Amino acid sequence: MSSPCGSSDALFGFLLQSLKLKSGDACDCSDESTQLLRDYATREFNALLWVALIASTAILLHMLFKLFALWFKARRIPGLPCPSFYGHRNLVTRQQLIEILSESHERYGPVVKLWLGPSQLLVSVKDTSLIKEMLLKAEDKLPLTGKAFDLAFGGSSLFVSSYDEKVQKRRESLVLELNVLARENSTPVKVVDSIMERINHIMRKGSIGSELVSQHMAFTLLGATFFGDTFLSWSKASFYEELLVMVAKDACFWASYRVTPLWKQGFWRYQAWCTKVKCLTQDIVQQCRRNYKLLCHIDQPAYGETTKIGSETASVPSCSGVVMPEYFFSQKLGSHQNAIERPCGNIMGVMFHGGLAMASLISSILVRLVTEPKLQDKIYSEIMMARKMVVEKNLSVDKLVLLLATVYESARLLPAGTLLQRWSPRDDLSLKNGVTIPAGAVLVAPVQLMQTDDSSWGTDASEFNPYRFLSKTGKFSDSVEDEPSTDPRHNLFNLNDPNDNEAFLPFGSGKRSCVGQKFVIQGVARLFASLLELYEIRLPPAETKPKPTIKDSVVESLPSPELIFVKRMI
Ligand code: HEM
Repeated sequence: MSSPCGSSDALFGFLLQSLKLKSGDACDCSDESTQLLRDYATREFNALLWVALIASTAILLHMLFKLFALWFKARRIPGLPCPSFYGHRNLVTRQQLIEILSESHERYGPVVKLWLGPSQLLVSVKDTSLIKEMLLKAEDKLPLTGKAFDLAFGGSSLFVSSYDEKVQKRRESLVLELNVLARENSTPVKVVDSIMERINHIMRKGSIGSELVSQHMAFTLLGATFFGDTFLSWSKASFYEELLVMVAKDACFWASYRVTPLWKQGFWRYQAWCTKVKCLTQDIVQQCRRNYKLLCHIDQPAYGETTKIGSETASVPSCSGVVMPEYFFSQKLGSHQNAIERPCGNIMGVMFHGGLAMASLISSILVRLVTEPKLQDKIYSEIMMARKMVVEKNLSVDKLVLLLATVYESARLLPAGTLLQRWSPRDDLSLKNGVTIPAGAVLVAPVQLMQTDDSSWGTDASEFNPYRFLSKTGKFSDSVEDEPSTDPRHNLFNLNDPNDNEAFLPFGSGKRSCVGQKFVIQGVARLFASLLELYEIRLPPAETKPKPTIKDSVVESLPSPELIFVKRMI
């Protein structure tokens, strides 16, 4: 008979038996001990099976309960009927999704649902005040976004999926830094020189693709801002840019696997690129730190002033190249276990997202300028007018209202970032119109639909018209599209704040909105001011080259149109 405390008895019996066996003193009780041991093992195994069974049943029941809750709560949200049990999962492109959402909103109102699978509910909101409310209440981004950054760069406290106090602090500090950079009046003349050097090199063959130019302009502007002149003279800058673009193309694909596909060769190739990006980022950061130390040994003037290095006068790379890497390395912004990896994660994340998003905006502006040469001429005269009023090399873009309005309008009709996405994993989300969105649903705001909506932008919503961001000063002009005045003191237009229109959402909204908005607008406008002052951008005369295609007023990025840069005679 086994006692309640049979386990220790059995173990003791087993030890005793093995001792006896060893000493050659085997006896009849060995059968009994073996039986005891077998009983013990069977009971333990059964107990383990029971525990596993109960646990998995509980998990399954919980999942089933959540699924029923999702189905039950989603019943009240209107939406197109599902074509099958799997819903609309066969949607291949984002454009198809946008088309279905557009149709749904037209039929069912501002909040609609779409089943992307039996357990994948997507809820789209198309109403400015409801979107603001949704973006404010739902703080988490989709897990896929965080996973893509995590897989590529190994941890960034800015682009994580779940929002917490640490993310908030990081964002606030970055906003402060970027606003300082945006206010700084440093015209990126050196950046333009560096960009043009590369463009001229490629243009020796003729023209150059707008996609390549925009990508190069964006990464050079961003790199020079963060790493200063060190980036401009960095021999690996082009390689870095190419690698980041390669990583970007595959990032979402690899992140979409539920289980990281370690068995796939392609995944390891992708990881090798990511490792190279990491090494290169560490390389540029270290070079910056070395330069920073060099500058620290010299009397440190205020940012942007000039200082003496030996007998030569050098420009302190303003905030660029000094503050940003140090900001990311700063310990006071969060306690890092690994002081090297995580900060580099943030630098890579910002270079990755900022570079690609900016490239898309720049490409869109370039295409507008070449397809509307009159607009380019007007911006050029505006720049020349402002130039008359300043003697310094650096031109303030605040007075270049038509240029800034062109940047806003290009951002409004940006092809990228057509959906803002959020997720509320734990709590249901109640909107003020009475609709409750169940926890676990994917929440989206169809930005492209919002930004081309007649009710917010007027009847010409789908047309490219930078003047919608300008209001007449009244005295000097009757028509909004009058030529800019040749008298530099006369300013025909005032620039409106694009955020006055709640449907202006290229940079998102709420707690997870883009922290780079001001910096991007100022930086890109400054870059174009410097570029257009020196060059005219045209389409090549040859008919064979691909022309930019504009569908529903949104620039189609493919095929990338070819451009030529013609030096102006000054
Ligand atoms: C044309 C250029 C850019 C565009 C169109 C853009 C757009 C966006 C959008 C749509 C979001 C998501 C907002 C939301 O979900 O509500 C975002 C997030 C973000 N952007 Fe940008 N962005 C640009 C450039 C930049 C730059 C240059 C930086 C930094 C230097 C930057 C930093 C960020 C950060 C840190 C976030 C993540 C915020 C978070 O998840 O909490 N962006 N951006």
